[in-house]
Amino acid sequence: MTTNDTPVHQLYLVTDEPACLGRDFYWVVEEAVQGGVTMVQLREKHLSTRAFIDRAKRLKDILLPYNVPLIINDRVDVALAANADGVHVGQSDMHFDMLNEMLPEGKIIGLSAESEEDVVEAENFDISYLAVSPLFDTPTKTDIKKPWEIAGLQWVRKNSTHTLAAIGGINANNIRQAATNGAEIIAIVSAICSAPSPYEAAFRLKSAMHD
Ligand SMILES: Cc1ncc(COP(=O)(O)OP(=O)(O)O)c(N)n1
Ligand SMILES: Cc1nc(C(=O)O)sc1CCOP(=O)(O)O
Ligand SMILES: [Mg+2]
Repeated sequence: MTTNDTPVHQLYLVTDEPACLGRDFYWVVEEAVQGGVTMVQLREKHLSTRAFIDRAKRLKDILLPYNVPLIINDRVDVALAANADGVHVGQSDMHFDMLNEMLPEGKIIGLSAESEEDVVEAENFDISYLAVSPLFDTPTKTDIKKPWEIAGLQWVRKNSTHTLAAIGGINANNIRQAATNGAEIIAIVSAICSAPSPYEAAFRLKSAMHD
């Protein structure tokens, strides 16, 4: 929080190599960080464990000088091996209690909430953020539940004490709506990874978020 209690919004890049359209993966991420991304999640669904760890270590080295945390999607073993800053889990992944036992103190833990029941249950967990999943419909991830939309985000804000992240279908036209209705963290794949200039895209998204 700033001194006048205005939330400081985070711009969270969730990576997806195919969405980078054949361009160098590390170049895309570093451009995005230089443009204003403040958190990065490495989301790899098809890499071998060894390749996932190698990619996480290389990304960690790139992000370190920028002081940007690296969060690993799904895999606590990869996060530990690469000394990443945290893990994001969904409702079918490792349970919070187990993850919390396995991760050293101080690591970031993100959890997805797909339903009102998930939001209520998450009040029992000492997580770093709760992801409103998905905020809007998106072609980037097809195994999603019904979008929360803005009214749903407002409901989550009223019923959760956690820092909220919004993900799904967010772009420069709707980011401000997400940011002013309860999401302190805005998570994005395609509007950054697939943009002609990831630098410009991140810069515009960050400006639009704060306008
Ligand atoms: C910030 C953020 N929010 C939600 C998700 C989705 O997690 P999950 O439901 O486990 O789905 P997969 O990403 O594992 O396909 C996320 N990764 N990041
Ligand atoms: C990785 C992911 N998780 C989601 C969820 O709803 O949990 S939606 C999503 C993809 C978001 O991509 P884009 O910014 O291109 O819409
Ligand atoms: Mg998952």
